[in-house]
Amino acid sequence: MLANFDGSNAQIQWQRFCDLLWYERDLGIWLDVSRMAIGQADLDALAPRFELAFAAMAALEGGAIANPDEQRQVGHYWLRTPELAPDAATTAHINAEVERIETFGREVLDGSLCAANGQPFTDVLWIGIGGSGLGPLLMVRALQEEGQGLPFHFFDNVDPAGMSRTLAGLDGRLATTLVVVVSKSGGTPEPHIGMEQAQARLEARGGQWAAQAVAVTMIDSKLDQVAVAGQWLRRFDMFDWVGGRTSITSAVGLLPAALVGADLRGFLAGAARMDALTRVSDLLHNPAALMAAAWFVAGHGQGKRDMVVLPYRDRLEVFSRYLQQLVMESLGKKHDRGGEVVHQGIAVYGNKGSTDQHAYVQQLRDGIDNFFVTFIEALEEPSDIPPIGDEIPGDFLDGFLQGTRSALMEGGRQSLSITLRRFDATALGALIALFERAVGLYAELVNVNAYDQPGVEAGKKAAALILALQERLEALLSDGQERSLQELQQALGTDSPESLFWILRHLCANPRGYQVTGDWGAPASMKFAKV
Ligand SMILES: O=P(O)(O)OC[C@H]1O[C@](O)(CO)[C@@H](O)[C@@H]1O
Repeated sequence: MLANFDGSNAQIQWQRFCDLLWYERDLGIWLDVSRMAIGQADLDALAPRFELAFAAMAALEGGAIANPDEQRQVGHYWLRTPELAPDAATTAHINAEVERIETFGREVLDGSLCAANGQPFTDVLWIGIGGSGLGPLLMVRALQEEGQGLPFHFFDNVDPAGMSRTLAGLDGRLATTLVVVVSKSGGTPEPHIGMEQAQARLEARGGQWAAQAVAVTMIDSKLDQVAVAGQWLRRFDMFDWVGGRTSITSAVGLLPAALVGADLRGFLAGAARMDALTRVSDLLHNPAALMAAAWFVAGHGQGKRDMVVLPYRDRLEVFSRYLQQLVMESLGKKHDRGGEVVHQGIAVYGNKGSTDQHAYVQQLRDGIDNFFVTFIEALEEPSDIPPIGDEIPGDFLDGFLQGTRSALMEGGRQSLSITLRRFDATALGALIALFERAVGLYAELVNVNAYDQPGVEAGKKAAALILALQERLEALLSDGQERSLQELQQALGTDSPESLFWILRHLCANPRGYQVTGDWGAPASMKFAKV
């Protein structure tokens, strides 16, 4: 019988620690959910839901249409255990892609595959957004060793100032930069616009686009067609049944791993091992189920507590951003699968544990109690950071983690902890697989589709309407006549002048040939004309 969470009773908490501790020797991972408010009654109450959740995950892995809104299978688990794929052709295809990625990475790094000017590749410009950008960023930040592999640069949105800075940094090396354009759908505007900018600048600097460009996308997508027609250097498949936020064990994460010389096979093996461990249909012996149950109880099954991710390892600084997409895009849903309005989700934030202690941990300890912390630590330390006197940095880091963990409990705050014996590619694969499965199980508990993203589609459609409105506005003003916002609104038939004001404020801040009179603080006083 599990005792209830009681932050004021050290003995009870120690007993809970022992009762709930999950440990796996081969991976060297511990999970401790004893400081989450989960009790025996919760475990009993959740047991039937978990039976259904385990069955649903088994069906998903077996090839069911687990994303009914898009009529898609959900197969990211097959990527690390290809023999699980529903048919032999898919298994062979996954295996072949991994080998192609490995070979390509090796050839680029050893110089047997060069840029068109005969020089070895010097840099990678990675163009992708959402899962097509965050996963690669995590891989590179987490796994690249100093001086190993190629330096990576990212276009992960269409900020012209960001693109300008990145291209300026690459300037003299653009002819030896490998450009990887990543979009599962192949139709997302951001990577498309980034690609156009990269191609134009690269060609202006003497590069040869086709010999330097790589596409990662679904076969026959718009991007794939461009890559085929343009005879790009390589194309890698981003399978139909892999979602953006769970694509890190596809080419999306494996290609960066190969290009920074990381242990791609170890990464896949870590994920595969964790998949096996989280397939166990026994709540107390399944770490993903323990996490999902703890999240559920903490947030009353309604996401009422945020997940604060505190990794005590700089290499995991991007992990909370990665989890933001994985958790929030998967769980943040208006409707459940029965069509009821539920407004589900769990908010995620965090940076680096020890650093955040001197930023917002103050509020966690003493302020509003609307969160639970996820501590992540790695025990092994590099050998080139010696003790100075009697001060060993790793001991301080451990002390700071334990100190924050204790201080939170004293304040009645909840936390869970993941301890890695060592941080490496295998551990990263395992960590990602752990969260993927926990999110999948949690989605089953709260009955939402974790694999669609209708809210994002709504934003995309609204953005397209604004761009179309800008086109009509510019066409109207092209006659040189001066007009107020009200006149523009009437002519264009919009329900308010607000969007027009935003568009014009942007246009007038740049040399686009617009003339403005009046006061920007009093929109009704303003008149606009194209000169
Ligand atoms: O890889 P794509 O198709 O360009 O999509 C990028 C991202 O956009 C989304 O579809 C919606 O934000 C994400 O799920 C995805 O990771």
